[in-house]
Amino acid sequence: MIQLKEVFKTYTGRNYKVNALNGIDITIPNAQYVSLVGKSGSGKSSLIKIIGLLDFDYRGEYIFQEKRLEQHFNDQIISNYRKRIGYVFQDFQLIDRYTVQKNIEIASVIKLGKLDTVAVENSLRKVGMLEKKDSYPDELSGGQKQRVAIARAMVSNPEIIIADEPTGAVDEANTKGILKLLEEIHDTFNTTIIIVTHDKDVALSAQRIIELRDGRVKSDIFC
Ligand SMILES: Nc1ncnc2c1ncn2[C@@H]1O[C@H](COP(=O)(O)OP(=O)(O)OP(=O)(O)O)[C@@H](O)[C@H]1O
Repeated sequence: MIQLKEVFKTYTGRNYKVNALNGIDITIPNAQYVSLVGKSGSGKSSLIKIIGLLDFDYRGEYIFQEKRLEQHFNDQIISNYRKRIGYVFQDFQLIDRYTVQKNIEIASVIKLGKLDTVAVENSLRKVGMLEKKDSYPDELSGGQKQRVAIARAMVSNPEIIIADEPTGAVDEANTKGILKLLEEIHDTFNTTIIIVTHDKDVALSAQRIIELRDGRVKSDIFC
C-alpha cells in the first residue's frame, strides 16, 4: 500500500516559488490500477516523482508498504526501494545504440545489481518481444518500443509500475495494445499500476481515476 499524507511540494528558485502540490492525501492499496489525470500544471508529474522515489524534497508523509520513507535515507536504501518500482515513460527512453536485449540487460544490472539473463528473457516474453531481442529501437514501431520499455520496467518484478503518458506517442491501435498489456500485467502479477494520462479513454481503463487540480485532489472516482 502507498499512503501520502498531507504532501506539499514547492519549487523554489531565485525568482520564483511554485506550490506544485498543496496537501495531497492519497491511499493506493496493492494491486490497484489507478489513472492520474488533470490539466497541464496540475501536479501530476510532481506527484509521480514523489511516489516513484525520484524526488525526496517535499513536506508531508509517504508510507510505502507500511514503512515511512525518510528524506535522509542513503542511496543504498533508496535504490533498494526503487527496485520495487518500474517506470514507463512517454518517449520510451530506450538506448538507441543497444539492442532490445541489451537495453533490458542494462536495466537488470542497474535494478538487480547483476545480469539476470532469465529475468531479461522472461520480461521480453511477457510483453511478446522476445523475437525482437536482437533488433535496435529504431527498427521498432512506437508500440513495440513501448512494449520493450514495459519489459524493462518488469525486469525487477516490481510491485508497482508508474507509467507517465505511456500511450502519448503511439497511435490508437498501439494504445489499445499497451493498455491490454498493462491490464494483463496487473491481472497476472497483481502489480499496482499508476498511469498518468491526458486521454479520457486511457483514464477510463483504470479501476480508479484520481484528478488533480492546482496540486490538490479534485476528484477520486472508482470506476
Ligand atoms: N523543476 C521545476 N521548477 C519549477 N517549477 C516547476 C518544476 N517542475 C514543475 N514545476 C511547476 O509545478 C507545477 C506542477 O507541474 P507538474 O509538472 O507537476 O504538472 P503536470 O500536471 O505534470 O503537468 P503536465 O501535464 O504539463 O506534464 C507547474 O506550475 C509547473 O510549472
